[in-house]
Amino acid sequence: MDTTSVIYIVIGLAILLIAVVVAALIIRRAGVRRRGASASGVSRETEAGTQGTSPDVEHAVVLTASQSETETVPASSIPTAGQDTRPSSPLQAPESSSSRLVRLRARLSKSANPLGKALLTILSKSHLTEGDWEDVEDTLLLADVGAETSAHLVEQLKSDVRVQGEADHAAVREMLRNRLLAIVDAGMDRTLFAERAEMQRSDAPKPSVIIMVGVNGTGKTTTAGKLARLFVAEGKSVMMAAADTFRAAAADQLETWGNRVGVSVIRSDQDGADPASVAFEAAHEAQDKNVDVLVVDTAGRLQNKANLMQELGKIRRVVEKTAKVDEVLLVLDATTGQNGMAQAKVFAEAIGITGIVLTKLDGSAKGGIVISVQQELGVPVKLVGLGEGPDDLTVFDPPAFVEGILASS
Ligand SMILES: Nc1nc2c(ncn2[C@@H]2O[C@H](COP(=O)(O)OP(=O)(O)OP(=O)(O)O)[C@@H](O)[C@H]2O)c(=O)[nH]1
Repeated sequence: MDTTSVIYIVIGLAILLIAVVVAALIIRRAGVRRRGASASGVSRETEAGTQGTSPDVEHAVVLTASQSETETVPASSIPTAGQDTRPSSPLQAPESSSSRLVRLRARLSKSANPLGKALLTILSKSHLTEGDWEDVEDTLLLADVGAETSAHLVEQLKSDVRVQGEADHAAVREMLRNRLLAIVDAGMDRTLFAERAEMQRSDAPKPSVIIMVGVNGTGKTTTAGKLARLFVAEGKSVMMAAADTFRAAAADQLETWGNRVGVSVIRSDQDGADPASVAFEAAHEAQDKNVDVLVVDTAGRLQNKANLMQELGKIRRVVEKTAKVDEVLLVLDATTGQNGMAQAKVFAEAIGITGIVLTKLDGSAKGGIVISVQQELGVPVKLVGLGEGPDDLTVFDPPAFVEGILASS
């Protein structure tokens, strides 16, 4: 063997050795990543297990404990508050509350306007006949003000007109404004619990829990995401729970909302996992991390499905093992009109509701549902959704709403 051959053999062996070392390193790193994911799942089992003191939360353990090493829920499926779930794209800065109010007021005036316009056209006539009053009532009914409230409002307006006699357009407008304001406002407290002064103190119990409920497709997940942005814009720390385990896409949807503003989402990747377990886990995590607000998204359910309505009660009970549920917000689609009333009554009985979110008011001329839902349930409309944009949610402001109804009429 000559010298050149020996050199080639040595170089070949060296290359082989380097390749073996590199391959070994790659395999080792991959092994650590997998173990990391498994360990995370196991540690969460233990955590849930130690807390699972009630039969209600047994499933919190089942959520991961029934899985073998290879089946363990990947860490990414139940991110923790400390875990960075954000994408590489920069975080969005949500619109400030004041600027969103100005922008959305203009939109509200467009959505509710037909009601005011129609009412003022009739009421501005010089002699109102019984037929005119019937038209007023029909206009109110068509705008979903509700039968009882419409009849009551007509009686009040009749008496105003009798007292005032002949009145000009401005006087009629003022009369209508006062009556509508009295009906819409009803002196209700519309502040979200998390916004109250007592919750701003450093010793306030945390988290303030908000549960979103409602029938399918009303906008619960979207509103949960928008609400998280509202709180983030106010400088609050927020966490969300995807207790809609029925529809995997809902958890993804919520995670996308969370990622945009840097809010962690607690979820399970197992379809059909117990939603109460996810909510329990999230409450526990939020308390551990001293998070200000936890928003729990739930699956849409028809109000006539008794078992699904009972599930809501369970979610609430399980969360309350850890943190007080301050708000249960019923999300109603404004375009479904009086059907929304039937839903509201059943949800109120099943879980108790503290406020209404009226979504899709941008696509509806039926702002009257605001009036009827409050009158019949005694629960305030706290928020309104005025579009699909991320910041198209605002606190409900009665004077602005009434001005919107009467704008440019
Ligand atoms: N125009 C308009 N669309 C809205 C508003 N809020 C929600 N949406 C839309 O309504 C649709 C349903 O919203 P989701 O948030 O998925 O509804 P959900 O109640 O979570 O649905 P389920 O989980 O299936 O019950 C989506 O296309 C939203 O963009 C709103 O205020 N205005």
